Amino acid sequence: MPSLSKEHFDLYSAFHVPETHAWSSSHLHDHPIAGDGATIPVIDISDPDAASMVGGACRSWGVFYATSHGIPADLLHQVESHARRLFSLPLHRKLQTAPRDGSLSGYGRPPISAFFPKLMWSEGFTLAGHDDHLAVTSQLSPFDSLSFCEVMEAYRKEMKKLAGRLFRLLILSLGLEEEEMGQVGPLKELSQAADAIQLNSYPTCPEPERAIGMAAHTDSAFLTVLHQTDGAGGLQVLRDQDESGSARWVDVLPRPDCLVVNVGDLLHILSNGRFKSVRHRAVVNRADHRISAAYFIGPPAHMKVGSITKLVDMRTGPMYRPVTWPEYLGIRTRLFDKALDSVKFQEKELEKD
Ligand SMILES: O=C(O)CCC(=O)C(=O)O
Ligand SMILES: [Fe+2]
Repeated sequence: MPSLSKEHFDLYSAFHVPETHAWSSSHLHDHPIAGDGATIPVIDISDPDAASMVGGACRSWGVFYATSHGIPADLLHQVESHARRLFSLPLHRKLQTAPRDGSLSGYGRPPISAFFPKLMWSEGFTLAGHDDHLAVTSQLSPFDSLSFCEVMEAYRKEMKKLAGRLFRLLILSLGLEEEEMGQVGPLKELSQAADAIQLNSYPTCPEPERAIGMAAHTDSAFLTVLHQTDGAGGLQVLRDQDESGSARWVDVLPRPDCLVVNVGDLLHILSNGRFKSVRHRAVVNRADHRISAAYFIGPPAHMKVGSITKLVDMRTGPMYRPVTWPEYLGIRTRLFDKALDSVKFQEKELEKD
């Protein structure tokens, strides 16, 4: 069994934030938090104009709230309560499911932890693609792993359907015909797309101004669809400088019947930079134990993702070099938030006529 060092400090019984989890104020307050002015688009994805609204939101914000998403409310509640049940187990039992032998699935810190000197005020449980989730969770026995896995699998299936609807809207918003979707390699066979569920638990924090639930990052996949529990919220996205002001963190508070959809790095590449991979983070609070369930969808492992030909200016060529998802994750392991820039071709001079 992994040892319970101070590295595995139990967040649920903390009366203070230890040095291992205390972040510098310059890191936490790198940008101000936006006032009421900024509003993340809320889009009814069954609206006849949904494609242009979704496209507009992904260009301008890289994130939006989706309503009429079709995921049954009861399933969302079940995901939430199964996640709470899992995270409420004693730490030493959860650690028994830490990923090993090349599997990505199991309990642990947020995958981005390796890039930061301080630890985050959260814990996660990953259910990656086709790993054997039952084998992983049955190590938690007598935890009811069968019903946990059944609920998560039902969630994955519903989310994949939703991702298909979202891709269709995105493709149409780019001015491509529906029949042309077939030419957009990675989206052709959505059934073969790789996906993962990431359950995140953010326990209440005695000194939230010194801690961070999840540090700023972009997601690597095409799209992330996030369900968050009601309450104080915690997700924030970075809004770049615009006509309303300088760069700022904008709260993405829970809204009834809404899921949060955000663009990841590979969709940024696929759209030749039209859709914006958005930086985001999660802050913590004193009152609410927040749970979120992120669904990531990306291309099958062998598939190179490059910019859609129709979106490329033939004079300058594509903005990014094609990469597979595993290649890109390898680059992120070395370069983290410089990864997207590192696969960008240098700006080419436009040929003078
Ligand atoms: O919990 C959240 O609001 C954010 C989670 C997140 O960014 C992630 O899992 O990549
Ligand atoms: Fe994320």
